[in-house]
Amino acid sequence: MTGLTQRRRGPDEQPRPTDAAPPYLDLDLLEARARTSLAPEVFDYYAGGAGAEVTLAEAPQAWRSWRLRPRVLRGVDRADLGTTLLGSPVRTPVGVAPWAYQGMAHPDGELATARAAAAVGALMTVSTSATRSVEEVAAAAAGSPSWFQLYRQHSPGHTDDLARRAGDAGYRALVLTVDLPVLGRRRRDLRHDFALPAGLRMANQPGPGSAAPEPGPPWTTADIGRFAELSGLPVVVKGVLRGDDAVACVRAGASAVWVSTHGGRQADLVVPSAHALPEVVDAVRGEPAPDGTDVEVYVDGGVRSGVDALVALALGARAVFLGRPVVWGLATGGADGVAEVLAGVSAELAHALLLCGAAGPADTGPDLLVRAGWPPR
Ligand SMILES: Cc1cc2nc3c(=O)[nH]c(=O)nc-3n(C[C@H](O)[C@H](O)[C@H](O)COP(=O)(O)O)c2cc1C
Ligand SMILES: CCCCCCC(=O)C(=O)O
Repeated sequence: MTGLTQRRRGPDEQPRPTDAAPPYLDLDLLEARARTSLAPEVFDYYAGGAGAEVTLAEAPQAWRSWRLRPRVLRGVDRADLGTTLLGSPVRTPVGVAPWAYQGMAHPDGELATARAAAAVGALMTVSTSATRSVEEVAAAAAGSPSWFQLYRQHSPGHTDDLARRAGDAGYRALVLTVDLPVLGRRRRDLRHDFALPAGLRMANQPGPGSAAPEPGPPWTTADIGRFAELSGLPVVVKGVLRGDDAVACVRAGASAVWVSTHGGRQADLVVPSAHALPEVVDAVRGEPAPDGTDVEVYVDGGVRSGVDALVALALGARAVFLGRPVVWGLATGGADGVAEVLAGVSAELAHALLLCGAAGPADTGPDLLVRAGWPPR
């Protein structure tokens, strides 16, 4: 126990970094602690969004624009979170979204996150912009299913090389992030003139690896099949917010699509993931993945509790991924902190499933939901 799970606060009490003791996961408190322990420019890089941060602020609210319709008298007294993601078994559908520069949050960086995800039985997605190499993080995951997220590199040859290395290192899928044709305008980073601190480098970047180089030629849907072939891995396309794009990705060879606004860090004023998800799920229904199975849809953005995760599953997501909650876990408690966040949100999800008369992720569906009426919309 790292002390990340905390006593309940009174309604008007602000989280204090010094608060202590169990028994529930308090993500606001974790964030408050991270704010005090990290350098301001590092905290702002992790916490911030693009533009006026409208998308960042709306993401958690959007999950709350749904209301649950619990089922009763269904004889359900146990919820099992186990599922498969692209055929790999996991113990929870709550996974780790790719996030960059984890060495700024903790000296063990991505290695700590990989160990924690493996311990919890959660899937981790490793960023291209990691401070540890493709192979080092795979070794830390020790065979637990992990995916590698690919960014377009300055040299197309280097991008291809990363895709091949991911396949060779034992990752189970390649995640192409497609919502970063250019970097979002992140005012906090511009204000701080943010740069990777001395002593850290992007381990998958050739050369000093301290600054992201200009990316090479833009990707098109034709690259999906090419990367699947190069890596020998199923491809997941991350950063899709429209049904037509989702269908185009699947027809070009994607096995799954990942609904995401990049944590509000790219285009601002975009539709929240919680509202884009139903359109994407509807669009890919009946579209087969390359291996003939159903296309899987994942989602991230503003998921802050097990109830948020339940809403996502009921809307058709096969898995939900966490970004900043994992950042705060790593920054405040290293591998134990990440494990407590993943286990805490998963425990909340199991509890919410039981309260709704559902025995597991596959026992959810749109019948559990109604759009909130009256003031919450
Ligand atoms: C600090 C930070 C770094 C990120 N780096 C990456 C990255 O390297 N690759 C990527 O595909 N997405 C990246 N993302 C986006 C996340 O994968 C994810 O989409 C987002 O954080 C989910 O929203 P949440 O933080 O509200 O949970 C990053 C997000 C954050 C907060
Ligand atoms: C040129 C790619 C830099 C991206 C840095 C990591 C990231 O995705 C983020 O949101 O920050």
